[in-house]
Amino acid sequence: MSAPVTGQGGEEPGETPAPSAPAARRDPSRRALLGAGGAGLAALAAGFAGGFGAARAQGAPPATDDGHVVPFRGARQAGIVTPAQDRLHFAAFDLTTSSRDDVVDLLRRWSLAAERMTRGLPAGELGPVGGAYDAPPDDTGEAQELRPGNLTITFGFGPSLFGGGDIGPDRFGLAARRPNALADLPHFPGDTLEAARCGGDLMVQACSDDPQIAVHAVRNLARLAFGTAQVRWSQLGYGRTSRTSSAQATPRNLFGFKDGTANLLAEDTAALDEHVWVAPGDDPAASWLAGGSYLVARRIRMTIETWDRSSLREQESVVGRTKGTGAPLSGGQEATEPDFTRTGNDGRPLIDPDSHVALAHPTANGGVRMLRRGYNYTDGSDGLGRLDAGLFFLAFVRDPVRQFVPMQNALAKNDLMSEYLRHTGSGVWAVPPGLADGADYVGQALFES
Ligand SMILES: C=CC1=C(C)c2cc3[nH]c(cc4nc(cc5[nH]c(cc1n2)c(C)c5CCC(=O)O)C(CCC(=O)O)=C4C)c(C)c3C=C
Ligand SMILES: [Fe+2]
Repeated sequence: MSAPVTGQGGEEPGETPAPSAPAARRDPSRRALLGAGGAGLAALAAGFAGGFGAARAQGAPPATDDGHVVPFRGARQAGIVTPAQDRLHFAAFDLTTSSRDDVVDLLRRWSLAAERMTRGLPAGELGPVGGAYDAPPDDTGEAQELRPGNLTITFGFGPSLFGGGDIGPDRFGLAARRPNALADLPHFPGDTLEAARCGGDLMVQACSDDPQIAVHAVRNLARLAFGTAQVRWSQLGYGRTSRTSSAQATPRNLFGFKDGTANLLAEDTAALDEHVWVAPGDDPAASWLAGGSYLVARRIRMTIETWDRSSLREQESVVGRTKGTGAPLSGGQEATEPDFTRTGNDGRPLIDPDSHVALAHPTANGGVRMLRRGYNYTDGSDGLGRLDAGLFFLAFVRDPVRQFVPMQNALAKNDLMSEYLRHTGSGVWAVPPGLADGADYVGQALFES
């Protein structure tokens, strides 16, 4: 965990007011600084501009370490090509309102809070201890003294937000704007999905270097949603299972294999344009999504105990790469392209055609690729003493119907790895583009253009 710098919204280190003192009397300078509405944020921004030392000198509460801040605003949402952080709190929400205005209001408040939290500020302007003594604080407080932690918060819209056709009622007048490619994923062979871990009108992916920061972010967004939306399901992840930048080392999944070797990387902008970003002409009904993407999530339980009793030969054959270096079984180094035609002394291919790598490779999928950004998860054990652990698969794609669905069908039917996997959760969300400067909330073009 990061070393404490200063509070995210509480007192400066060492400052301990009397527990019963009203907040206004405790910290007048801070309340004056924070003020109400945009003025408070502007004052804080001025504090940042003056640097960490200047902000402290003015008594400004949050000190951020800019080296650990990922900007919330930009042409794309953060948390897609951002170098994958190590911790995840993912949450899918169901809207409990039938009012379109309520949805817009929630997205406004979420966007404001998300921008603040990614800068290391409390979710609300008053912070965990700066508000009225007889009201709930506007930040829950567990991220005080923590750095921004490279927090990214990425928002998405599920098929059920739009409704229409087989998908469900058009609750918010959005059915005509639902992208063609945004529909519930089909049933795949072997799926053992739990309804309570599937779908959701809205999606929030919070990633950070620090688990407490990611959890704090989702918790505060859930608090803000009270009366408008509620968490449908959520997933914690630790240990990224992909690299999304050439500067990152390839991590390992819970099978002990390097994962993310052949992933799309932030530096390969041409490949991202081809496989990740929705282009302006992709879907005339959903021009609001241009510059965005789609996120597919699959909670995939790995039968760890069975895997751990299988031989190294079996494990490498299943994956198609070596467990040590991650090189393809056809030879070379980790970065060497697999040669699926190369045979061994017995005349059989060195990489089994039913191995995971052979079936997921672009050559077996009409050139399809995806930006994988998944996490290991361990949710304790089941009643039989087996770990409930696996991979929370997350992938950003330009078109889930053309990219994820055929690949997952092929894997579900033939992948040798399937024997060791159980898909227990699932969802797909349209991920709108990022907030331009001056824009008010994520997804504004969906509701207003
Ligand atoms: C439908 C898409 C995919 C699912 C679901 C999936 C699950 C899954 N994968 C691993 C482990 C590895 N996957 C690797 C490569 C790889 N996997 C997919 C897609 C899905 N994986 C792709 C597109 C690729 C890249 C193929 C290529 O271009 O060569 C690898 C090899 C290393 C690497 O390139 O990342 C491993 C290992 C697990 C354990 C898992 C489900 C739990
Ligand atoms: Fe894979």
